[in-house]
Amino acid sequence: MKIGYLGPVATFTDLAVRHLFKGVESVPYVTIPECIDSAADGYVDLALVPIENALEGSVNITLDYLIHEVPLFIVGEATAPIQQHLMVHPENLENWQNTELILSHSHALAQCHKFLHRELKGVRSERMTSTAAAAQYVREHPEQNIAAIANGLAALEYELTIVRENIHDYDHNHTRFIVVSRNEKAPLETELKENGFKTTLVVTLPSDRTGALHQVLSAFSWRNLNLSKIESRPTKTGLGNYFFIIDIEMAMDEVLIPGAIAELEALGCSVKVLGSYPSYKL
Ligand SMILES: O=C(O)C(=O)C[C@]1(C(=O)O)C=C[C@@H](O)C=C1
Repeated sequence: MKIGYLGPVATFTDLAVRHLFKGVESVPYVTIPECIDSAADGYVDLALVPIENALEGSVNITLDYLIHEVPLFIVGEATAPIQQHLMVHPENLENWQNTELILSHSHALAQCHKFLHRELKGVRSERMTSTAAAAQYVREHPEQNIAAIANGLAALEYELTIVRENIHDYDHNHTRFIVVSRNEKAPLETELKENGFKTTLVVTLPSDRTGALHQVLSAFSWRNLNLSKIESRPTKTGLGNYFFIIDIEMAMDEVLIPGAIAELEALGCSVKVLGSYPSYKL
């Protein structure tokens, strides 16, 4: 089995692949869309991508790409703790406090916003395609006094020195990753024990109908279906037009979820099931 991930080696996404799947062939991609495309085109069987961070919220590119661009299903999710460290090239260790530029993934920079404001005020930051790509760049440019924000594995892999540990602004920094596949029922082949199940729906409301969202939510509530997330994203067809992405804390069954979907459709909503899948804690 081959699994695509946001590379290069030692991103948080790579760490999630290593914890979830032991001994699979993993293939790094430079961007999240490239990674998702590789699963859609069948170059890899599965792709693992970040979808939500506890401090920074949704990874919109993942949501949008899944909704608008590719016919893939979510076949699993995994939540991992995220620890961000500031690291520099060993040649710049003495002078790191005068660092001129901080590189990282946009979500990682946002997770360390308070630290950067407090300790490195005025220092420019620049987004890279991933935290590990930032670490790799710092390794390849010892002549520049720059730093990366990345994880401990990236420091080892790219032989950088950590100058500040755990610089994320809040302790409970977690990221949720999803595994996507062309096959709705693709097995995950993990040794981990699942920690519950979820079903994700994409719901489009009928336009201009009073109380439509209230009616949608009541279809879940009177059936006692617990929702763990509801998020809106633009349909990209005009201002004010949104999809709702709804996570139900339950696997697809034969009665309750199909009943809720039928009720939503009777209200004039269109509903797409993005997946029904096991959840893991890493
Ligand atoms: O850059 C990485 O290391 C990633 O795996 C991406 C990503 C993200 O997109 O949120 C994953 C986990 C962390 O929240 C920071 C960055």
